[in-house]
Amino acid sequence: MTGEPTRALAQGTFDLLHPGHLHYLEEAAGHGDELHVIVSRSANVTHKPAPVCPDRQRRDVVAALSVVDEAHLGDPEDYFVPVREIDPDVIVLGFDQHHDEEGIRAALGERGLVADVVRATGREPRYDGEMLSTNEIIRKLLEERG
Ligand SMILES: Cc1cc2nc3c(=O)[nH]c(=O)nc-3n(C[C@H](O)[C@H](O)[C@H](O)COP(=O)(O)O)c2cc1C
Ligand SMILES: Nc1ncnc2c1ncn2[C@@H]1O[C@H](COP(=O)(O)OP(=O)(O)OP(=O)(O)O)[C@@H](O)[C@H]1O
Repeated sequence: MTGEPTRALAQGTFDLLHPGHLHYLEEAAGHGDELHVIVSRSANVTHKPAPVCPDRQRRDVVAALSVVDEAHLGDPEDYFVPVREIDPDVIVLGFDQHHDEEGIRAALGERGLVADVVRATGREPRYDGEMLSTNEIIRKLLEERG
């Protein structure tokens, strides 16, 4: 008898996709049978410049990746609303995301949610000039086309 498929959850801004995003999503997918992704609302991206692409566009592009089973736009206010709906077995944090594992575990526990929390690895450039950050792409764009 086979059980329910396990769900891994990734999350992030995903503005102007690059191979660092693909590395993260592929690694996150390895933690479960299905990969769900929460795409952050622009209004909640406060720790860096707001994304260039609109919320819906960022969600649609992530949803089209073959490694992704479902992409969900985040809740405008309560990060745990989509987490409760998706009901992941494991939450995979990006290598440089400011969220800390212990804080998320505590927040899950307070809400009666059960999920492992793990941290993904980072990807270094594999060839000269490979761009692995949205900010870097935008900086180059402004330098060369601005
Ligand atoms: C478990 C979890 C759930 C999240 N849920 C939401 C959400 O519902 N809405 C949202 O706007 N951002 C949500 N976020 C935050 C973003 O997806 C993202 O982590 C944040 O905007 C920082 O973006 P960056 O790490 O891509 O720079 C969540 C983050 C985590 C760790
Ligand atoms: N080079 C990379 N290697 C591994 N994971 C990455 C890499 N770049 C981004 N990610 C992961 O992808 C997810 C979404 O990242 P985000 O959209 O913030 O991209 P970013 O390119 O790092 O943005 P910015 O350059 O504006 O900080 C995060 O979990 C992040 O850790």
